[in-house]
Amino acid sequence: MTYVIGLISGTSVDGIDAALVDISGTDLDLKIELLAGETYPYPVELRERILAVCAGKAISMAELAELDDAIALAFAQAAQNIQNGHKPASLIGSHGQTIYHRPPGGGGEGGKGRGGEGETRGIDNSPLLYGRGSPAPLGSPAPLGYSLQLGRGAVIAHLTAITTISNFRAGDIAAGGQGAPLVPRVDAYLLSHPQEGRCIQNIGGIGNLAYIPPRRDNWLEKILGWDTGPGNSLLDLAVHHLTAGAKIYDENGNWAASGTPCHPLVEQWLNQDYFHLPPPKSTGRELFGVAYLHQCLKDAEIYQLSSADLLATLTELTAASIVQNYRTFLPQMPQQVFLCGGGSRNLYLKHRLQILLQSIPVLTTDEVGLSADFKEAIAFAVLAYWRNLGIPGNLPAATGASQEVLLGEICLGTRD
Ligand SMILES: Nc1ncnc2c1ncn2[C@@H]1O[C@H](COP(=O)(O)OP(=O)(O)OP(=O)(O)O)[C@@H](O)[C@H]1O
Ligand SMILES: CC(=O)N[C@H]1[C@@H]2OC[C@@H](O2)[C@@H](O)[C@@H]1O[C@H](C)C(=O)O
Repeated sequence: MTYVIGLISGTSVDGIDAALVDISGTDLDLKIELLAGETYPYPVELRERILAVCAGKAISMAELAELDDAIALAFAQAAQNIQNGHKPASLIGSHGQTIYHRPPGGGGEGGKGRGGEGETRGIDNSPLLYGRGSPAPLGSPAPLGYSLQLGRGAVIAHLTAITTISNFRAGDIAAGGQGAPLVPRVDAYLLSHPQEGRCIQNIGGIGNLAYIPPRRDNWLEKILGWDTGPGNSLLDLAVHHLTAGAKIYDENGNWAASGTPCHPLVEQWLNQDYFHLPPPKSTGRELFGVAYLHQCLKDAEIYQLSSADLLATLTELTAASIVQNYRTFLPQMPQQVFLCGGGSRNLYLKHRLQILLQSIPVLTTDEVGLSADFKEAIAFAVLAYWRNLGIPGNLPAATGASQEVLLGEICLGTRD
C-alpha cells in the first residue's frame, strides 16, 4: 500500500486536478483507492497567461521561466492541500501543464497549421484545410514529436519534500511515440472486463480513448488508444466568445440542448484531415483551438445559426467525431462505452453520443467505481508508482513508440 498524489491540469486549463490515492499491486492485481480528489482552479490571471501561450502568443524566455515557476508553485500547493487530514503521501506524479504539443512526423497531425496568434510559420493558416503536410525530404528521418509541460518536478519535490516524478511524455517521444495518450495502460489494468470489449472515452479539452478488448487470450496486445479530436475545447471557446467571456462552458450542455445541430456543417467538418488520420495520433489546442473555432464560425455564417444552434452543431461535431473514429479505426465496436473527464457531465453531449452509438450503452466510469472527474489525476499517480518500481508506463500500440519505456524523471524529495 503506497500513498501517491497524482496532479494534472489538462487542455481545458480549468485548474489542477489532484488525487490522493492508495495504490497496491502492479498490473492485473493493480488496485487503487481514491482517498481525496479536488480541483484547485488556477488564479484567473495565471489561467489567462497559460491560455494565451497555448493560443500561440510569443513570450520571452524570462516570461516562460516565470510561468514555469508560477505553475510549479500552484502544483506544489495543490499537493500540500490534498493531503489535509490524511497520512502524508510518499510519492507525487505530476503531469504539469501542457503548453505545446507537436506530434511526431512533421506532418501536422494536430500540432501544426492552426495559425494561432503569434504563429509565424510560413504555412497554410487554415486549420480546416491543413492536414498531412508535405513529406519530409528523401533520406531525412521523420522528426520526433515534442511536448512541453510546465511546472518543474524539482521545484515541487523541494517545496513538498516528497519525491516527485514529472515530464512523463518525453521518454515515449524519444522512442518515436506521440507522447500521448498515456492513460490507456492504466485504464487497461483498472477497467478491463473478462467478457466485454470496452471503450474508455475521456472528454477533456481534447478527447481520447482506450479500447480494451475482453480480458482473454492475448487481450493486452489488442488494446488501442488515441486522441479522437476535440472534446470540450471548441465548445468552451464558443461559449466564451458568445458571452464575451462571462461564461466559460456550457453547463450540462443546456444551451446546446436548446438548439438544433446543423448536420451539413457537421458533415463538412468531419472531412477534416485529423479525423481521417489513422492512429496512433494525438492532438491539442494547437489544432483544435482559437483559430479552429474562428474557421468554424466563418463556415457557419452562411447558415445564419443562432447561438444555441451553433453550440448544438459544435457539440455534434465532438460526438460525431468520436463515433466516426470508432467506426473507422476500431477492429470492432465495443460492447460498452464509459465516459470520463468534464465532458461526461455534459448531458446533451452524452445524449448525442448515446443516439449515435445506438444500442451500445454509454455510461460513465463512476458507474464502475472509478471517478470520472479524477481518473486522469489517478492515472498520473499510478504512472509515478510504476516509474518508481521500474515498470514501463506507455503502451506502444497507443502512442506509436518503438518500445515500452519508463516514463518520467525522478526528483528526490529532499530539502536542504
Ligand atoms: N457540468 C458540466 N457541464 C458541461 N461541461 C462540463 C461540466 N463540468 C465540466 N465540463 C467541461 O469539462 C471541461 C473540463 O474537463 P477536464 O477537466 O476533464 O479537461 P482537461 O483535463 O483539462 O482536458 P484534457 O483531458 O484534454 O487534458 C470544462 O472546461 C467544461 O467544458
Ligand atoms: C499533450 C497532452 O497534454 N495531451 C493530453 C490532452 O488531453 C487529452 C488528450 O490530449 C490526451 O491524449 C493527453 O492527456 C491524457 C492525460 C493522456 O496522456 O492520456
